[in-house]
Amino acid sequence: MALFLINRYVVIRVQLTSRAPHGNSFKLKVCVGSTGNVTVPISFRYLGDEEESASQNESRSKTLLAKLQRQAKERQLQVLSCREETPAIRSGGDEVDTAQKNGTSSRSQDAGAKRLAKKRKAGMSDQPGGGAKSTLKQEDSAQDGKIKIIKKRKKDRSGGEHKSFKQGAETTDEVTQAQQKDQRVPITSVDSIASSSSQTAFHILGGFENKPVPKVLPFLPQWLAQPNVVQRDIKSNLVPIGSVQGICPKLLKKLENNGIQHFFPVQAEVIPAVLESVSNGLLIGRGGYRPRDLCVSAPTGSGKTLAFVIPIVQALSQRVVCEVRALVVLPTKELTQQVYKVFCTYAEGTSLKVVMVAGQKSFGAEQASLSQIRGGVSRSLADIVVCTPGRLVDHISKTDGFSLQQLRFLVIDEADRMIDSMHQSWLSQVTKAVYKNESGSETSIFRRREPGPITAARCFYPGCKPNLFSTLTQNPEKLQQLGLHQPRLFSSIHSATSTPAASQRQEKFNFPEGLTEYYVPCTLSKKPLLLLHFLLNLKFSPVLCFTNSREATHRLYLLVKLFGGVNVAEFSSKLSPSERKKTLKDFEQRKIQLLISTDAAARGIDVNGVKFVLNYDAPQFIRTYIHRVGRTARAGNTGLAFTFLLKIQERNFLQMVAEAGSPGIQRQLVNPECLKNMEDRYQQTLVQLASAIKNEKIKKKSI
Ligand SMILES: Nc1ncnc2c1ncn2[C@@H]1O[C@H](COP(=O)(O)OP(=O)(O)OP(=O)(O)O)[C@@H](O)[C@H]1O
Repeated sequence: MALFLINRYVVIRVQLTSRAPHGNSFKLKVCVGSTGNVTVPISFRYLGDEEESASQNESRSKTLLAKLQRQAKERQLQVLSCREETPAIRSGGDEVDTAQKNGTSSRSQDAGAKRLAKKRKAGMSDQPGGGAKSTLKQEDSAQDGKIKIIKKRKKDRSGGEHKSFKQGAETTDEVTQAQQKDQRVPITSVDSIASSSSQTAFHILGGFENKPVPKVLPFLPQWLAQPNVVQRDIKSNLVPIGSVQGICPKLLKKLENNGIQHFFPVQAEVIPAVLESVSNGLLIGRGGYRPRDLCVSAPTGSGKTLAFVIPIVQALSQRVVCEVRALVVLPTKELTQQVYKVFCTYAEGTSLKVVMVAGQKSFGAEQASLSQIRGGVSRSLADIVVCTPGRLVDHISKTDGFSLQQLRFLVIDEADRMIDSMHQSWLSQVTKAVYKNESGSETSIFRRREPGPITAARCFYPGCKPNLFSTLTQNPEKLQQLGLHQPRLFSSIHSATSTPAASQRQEKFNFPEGLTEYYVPCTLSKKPLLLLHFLLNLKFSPVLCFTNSREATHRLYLLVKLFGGVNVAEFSSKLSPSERKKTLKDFEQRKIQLLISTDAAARGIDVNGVKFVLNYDAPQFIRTYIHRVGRTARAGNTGLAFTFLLKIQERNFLQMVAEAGSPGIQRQLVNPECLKNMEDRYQQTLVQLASAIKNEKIKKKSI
């Protein structure tokens, strides 16, 4: 008697060989494939009296055998169904791989095998009673055939060549059909993925349509897009000083004494805006709210200094106790000196004390001018402090009695440049010093609190400082760094910046109304001759000439000096502060016809009556250009700016200037014939220059 257990890969034939002596156990010969035969003793439970008849014994063994067969089938089906559920878990993984490679699913194989098992079962049940034996025999031979097929497949695989299951199963119709039926179709389209996902209730990601994404255009915040307009044309928009409300008669008198009958447009706009927040003695904005910060962006030389000096002096002139109430921060010593002078002029005759801290004096001397300690109590000696950021930070940390807790006005002049030096974090140090509270003052109602986000409970800020900024930039990203509070912008650039398209372009700048710009195409070797031509042949005077470095400034200064015929001076950081001061004074008094300078003199320096600005070296940045040319055409006057351009520089420079909003730069050609009369002298001068520079170097080395 034989029993075949067919699992997918191994066929085991079991033969009942002998019965155990006690009648309750059998020995089974288990044939693995066609070669390995193992004899296994099988024990059964007690089946009854041993004295049974032989026929009874035989029928019992048949029953047992049938039972075994049934169990084996059930087991087989169970195994098959398990495989169907977990196709990844298989024995003989290499075959699975092969099957998958051929697009045949394990399910199809299992299904085929299932059908085979079913058929076999059906065949068995078709045979009534003793027919089981013959059926088993038939199946035996059929299974032998299949064993051969499977063995063949195994052999193929062991040979290294992975033949497909399909190929191997071609001889078996059922298996082939099952494969064809269950063969997986590779999913190629998104639709098929989606449909399969809907069937399986899984969400397949992807499959989105490619829609064009609308471009997001940058837009300016309201306060930048719609500023308070400041007219650029100074001369036709003058406002009589008496018509601006809030300025005391004493101050008006002083203005008149200084030759000021009219306010310039920027002053007429800004002064009332600042005075509005100080009109009731306290620094409170409209409706009792915290005053807004003010930003001023007006052309160079349009009178921005007076726009903050007048209201500050006016607001503080009635103060009783001397405390630092106004802080004006500027980028350079020269500018600090200039603004300090203006404050002194208008604070004269009041009890206000103006102090400058910019490194002009020793640190100790500056400390002494800021505060005084009497009887162990420190006392402020300054109401208005005009300073550079570096020196300011030093005094905040090192000077006893230098307190900013009573600060009312913070002015940042040339704010765009000051933003560039923000890495020094001077502004945060100022803010810290302003909101610093002495021990014991925590409960005081007069304690100054750092303004946080505005809420219904915190919308009133008595005593908060309004900040004033003078700036060339209207770049929101830059201004953002200043942490402005509900800013209000006064600007001469209005219509152009309000559109998103405009904001996409390069930043726009204010150009003075009376300025005329020219560029002069030239070669490197002809530049000095051109300069001399302007001075000697065209008689330009006074000329402020800019180079890009200290060395270039000095060389050019030596060359012009050696050539002769021109009163020339140089201005750079090489000079001591006192030398610089004297040079500027001489230039202002027309003792100097040509002042050759680095960009040290480019920013904010207000030299009266500069008629010509000459960019001997083209500036690399538009901001530098604006500042340089802004040294002429100031206070509503006219002025000319010339830029020497090499062929290679022309295109980029002209584009840069046009994009910055220049009203137009004109080409100015110089006839080479005009330079001829100077050429011989120029060649001799070059030789002299070489030896002069050599001598200077030797002198330096000896020092
Ligand atoms: N109302 C006025 N009437 C006559 N002159 C004035 C008036 N206001 C200012 N000025 C003069 O105009 C010149 C330029 O002023 P100021 O230096 O304040 O300009 P600015 O806008 O600060 O220039 P920059 O941006 O270059 O620093 C100064 O010489 C100043 O004395």
